[in-house]
Amino acid sequence: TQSTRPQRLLHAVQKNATRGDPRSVVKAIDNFCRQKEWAMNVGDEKGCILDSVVSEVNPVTVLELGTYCGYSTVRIASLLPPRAKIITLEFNPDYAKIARQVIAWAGLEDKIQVVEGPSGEWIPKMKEQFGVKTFDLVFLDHWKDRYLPDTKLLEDCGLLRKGSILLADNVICPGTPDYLEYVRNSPRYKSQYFKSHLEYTKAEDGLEKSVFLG
Ligand SMILES: O=C(NC/C=C/[C@H]1O[C@@H](Sc2ccncc2)[C@H](O)[C@@H]1O)c1cc([N+](=O)[O-])cc(O)c1O
Ligand SMILES: [Mg+2]
Repeated sequence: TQSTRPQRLLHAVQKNATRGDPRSVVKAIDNFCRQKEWAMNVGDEKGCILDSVVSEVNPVTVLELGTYCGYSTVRIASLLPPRAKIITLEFNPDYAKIARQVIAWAGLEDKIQVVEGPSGEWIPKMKEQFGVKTFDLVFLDHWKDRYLPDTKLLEDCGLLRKGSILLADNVICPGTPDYLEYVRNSPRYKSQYFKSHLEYTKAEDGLEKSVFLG
């Protein structure tokens, strides 16, 4: 039977990356997406912006919405301090299965928890299920029409604290207009746009970094 793109991406990692070396996993995926098949990873250009925000925030608790194949999960986790953890929510079980193998190849299983199911159901359970108090950093990269409702849900569930950072992918392409309008106009956020390009292309895209003011 025909393989899927995530399966081919995983094979490229297992073929070209060194086990236990997260940066080689990131490199192998970027090479696969540039040379063989485009895939919706945050990519190397926006990935550098992601790296700088993660390094600046130095988060202990991270939430990622939208794991896909685990590219940004590995990229973030490779920069976390020793006891820090990332919880990543993925709706599609096939993607979650691939992501777990990519994460294992990078040797980052101890820092990453892949949770399967819709963010709308899991966010209200974060405190009781995972003992999370608040998130220092949230990376939004899932369905674009879920960015705003999930942000409001995070607020309502008390999962954001003064200084929590939201970092959103694709605010230009495919675009998240309602989310952008909210974080740029709400008195509860201080927002900043990092202009870049859609992964592996010349089209404009960017990341929006928003600090929750409490
Ligand atoms: O559509 C995009 N991303 C949607 C991603 C969705 C990912 O998150 C879950 S959905 C979910 C739902 C609820 N809770 C957790 C995960 C899907 O199973 C997928 O793994 C996208 C598209 C383009 N593009 O160029 O078209 C570029 C990008 O960078 C993108 O991120
Ligand atoms: Mg994206």
